[in-house]
Amino acid sequence: MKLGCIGDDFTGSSDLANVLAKGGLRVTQITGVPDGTADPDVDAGVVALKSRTIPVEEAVRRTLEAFDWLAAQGCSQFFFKYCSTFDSTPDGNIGPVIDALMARLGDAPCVVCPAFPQTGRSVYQGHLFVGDTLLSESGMETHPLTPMTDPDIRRWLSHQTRQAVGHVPADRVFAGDAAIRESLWVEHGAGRPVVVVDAIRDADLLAIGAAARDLPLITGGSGVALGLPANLLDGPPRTPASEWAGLAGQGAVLAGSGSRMTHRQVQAWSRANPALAVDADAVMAGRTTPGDAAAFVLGQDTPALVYSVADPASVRAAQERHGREAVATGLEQFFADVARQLVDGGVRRLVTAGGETSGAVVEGLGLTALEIGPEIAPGVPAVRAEGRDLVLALKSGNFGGEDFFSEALDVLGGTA
Ligand SMILES: Nc1ncnc2c1ncn2[C@@H]1O[C@H](COP(=O)(O)OP(=O)(O)O)[C@@H](O)[C@H]1O
Ligand SMILES: O=C(O)[C@@H](O)C(=O)COP(=O)(O)O
Repeated sequence: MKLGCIGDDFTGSSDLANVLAKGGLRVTQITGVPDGTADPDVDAGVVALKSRTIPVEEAVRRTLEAFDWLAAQGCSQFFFKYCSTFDSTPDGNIGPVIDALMARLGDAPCVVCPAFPQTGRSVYQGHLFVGDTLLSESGMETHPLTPMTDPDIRRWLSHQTRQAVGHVPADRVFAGDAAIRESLWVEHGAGRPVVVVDAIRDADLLAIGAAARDLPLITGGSGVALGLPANLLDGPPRTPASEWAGLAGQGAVLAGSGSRMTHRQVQAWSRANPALAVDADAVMAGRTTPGDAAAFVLGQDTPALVYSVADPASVRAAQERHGREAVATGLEQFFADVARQLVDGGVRRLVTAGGETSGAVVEGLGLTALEIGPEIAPGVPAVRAEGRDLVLALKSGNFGGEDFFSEALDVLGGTA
């Protein structure tokens, strides 16, 4: 294994694995830190953690465990994958994890680049944009767990890291990989080793990838991984999608994301398909049980949706009543239990929306490794659970078009 990747959530990890696989690498996505050794033919291992919103010390500990395992598999370059909307709080977990990884990897600049132009995320003058709006006006400012209220990534990251934050501005990025490499080392030499790099187009990301060829640590969204396969390939690229056959069988969608796009996907789906809205208070009080939701889905002739998405005001109200963490964990546990009952009841195609929600479902189902299939939408591949009769799409809250749920079920079924 050459490239060792650590993802801070499960949708993000499959997003990264998708980019690397499309670039021709042989990739495996692993849930948590495994015990055994990796298949020697794999070029890149993506260890998916659910570490985005857990306490800082715990996130650092789990990340270093993943790092040690990847290093033991022979990796010489490492990638830390976080959200393209830089989901974090003023305490972490991005900065502390970067500090801990840099301490293991020696003295070199570390790239910080959440840009993912194919999904509208760009970094300009150190500020993160979603489409034509600043991050802090994109809807992310009301995220249930990581409200992003400052679009200046340099300033936000400065709250989190012990190190000084540098910047490579767009004009240097446009000048190409040699200029980027030089600027990264200038920032490092000036005592600012954690370097936010501007990027607005895929061409910029390819140049950053080339500039980072010899760096031990690159961090960002999946976009900045676009340029990495070219550095690593020493044979013909692999074509993963051609091996995809899909699975027939009942389909279901579980949506625990509060993101704007998921909200639109839920509305689009509900116009013509069965859907059950679950209320956070009812779940917390045990008035709505996982068994109720599973019975609803299994009782339909066509795929059905269960969702907890509510407007920001009712999410806030539920958090005030129960506590932010308690309601998040309660709903995540609920979706994990529903997923288990659905799979036991014969569901073979499962779409999950939301990073934390998807993590809870994958962990709840005890899936240990995921094989990456074709891309359904930018950032979302179809995946197959190794050793199980189950295919999934783990969708980031904000990814996909309005009809994503139906499109995903078609790809999972091999009928798209
Ligand atoms: N109605 C609700 N009230 C409060 N919290 C909610 C509600 N619905 C979902 N949540 C929680 O909000 C979080 C959404 O995060 P996540 O699943 O990562 O979605 P996204 O990908 O949009 O960030 C989860 O922890 C989920 O349990
Ligand atoms: O980079 C991204 O935006 C995604 O890969 C990602 O990390 C998704 O996180 P959620 O929005 O929490 O699903």
